[in-house]
Amino acid sequence: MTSILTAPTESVFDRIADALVEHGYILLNDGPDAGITRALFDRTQELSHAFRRAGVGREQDQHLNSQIRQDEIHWLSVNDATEAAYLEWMETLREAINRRLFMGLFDYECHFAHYAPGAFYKRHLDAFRGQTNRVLTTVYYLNDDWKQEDGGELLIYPESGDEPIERVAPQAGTLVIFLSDRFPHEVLPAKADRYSIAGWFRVNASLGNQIDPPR
Ligand SMILES: O=C(O)CCC(=O)C(=O)O
Ligand SMILES: [Fe+2]
Repeated sequence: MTSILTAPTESVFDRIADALVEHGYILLNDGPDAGITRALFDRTQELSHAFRRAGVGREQDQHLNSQIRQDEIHWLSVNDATEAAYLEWMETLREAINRRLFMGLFDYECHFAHYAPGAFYKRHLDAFRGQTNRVLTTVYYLNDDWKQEDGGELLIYPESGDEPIERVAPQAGTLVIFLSDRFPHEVLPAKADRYSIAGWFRVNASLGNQIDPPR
């Protein structure tokens, strides 16, 4: 069945796939529509008491963690209609990328993140080559009136080198997608409360009866 929505949506997926092949990343602002972005922001306000300080990998040392990242997070689930709508968009993207690039993306997980004023996430990689099943990172921003003086940019670095290749303002509707093991990145401290959804498409790395990703 063709609908008036099919063409533009498919062309977004084409653009994403082409950019991943050519550059390994893409920034866009015509992903999930504005209505869902607003509803997702409202959801962060409803959930504010459910956010918890994020950890770094398997690191349990809270002091060490807070020198690296200071955001607090809440995982999305299909139990809420707004969160389900975002997960549904990502599921469509997962299938579209697998069809175009045969990446074997197996599932997707994502969390809301709140960076209070002053909070940061130091330069890091989301995955290390061959050591993780996170292969493709997405970051989606939810603040609809972000100002330049609020700071809080995402800096994306090349595989080697200290000069950022992108400085992304966390403005509502901006979606960033990049190969998780290729691009070091960091979140600069902001002056305002900064809300985003960070997510990862994963491959199935199960071996024998050890289930990975864990359920
Ligand atoms: O919020 C952002 O801009 C990036 C967050 C991030 O790098 C992460 O959660 O791994
Ligand atoms: Fe990251």
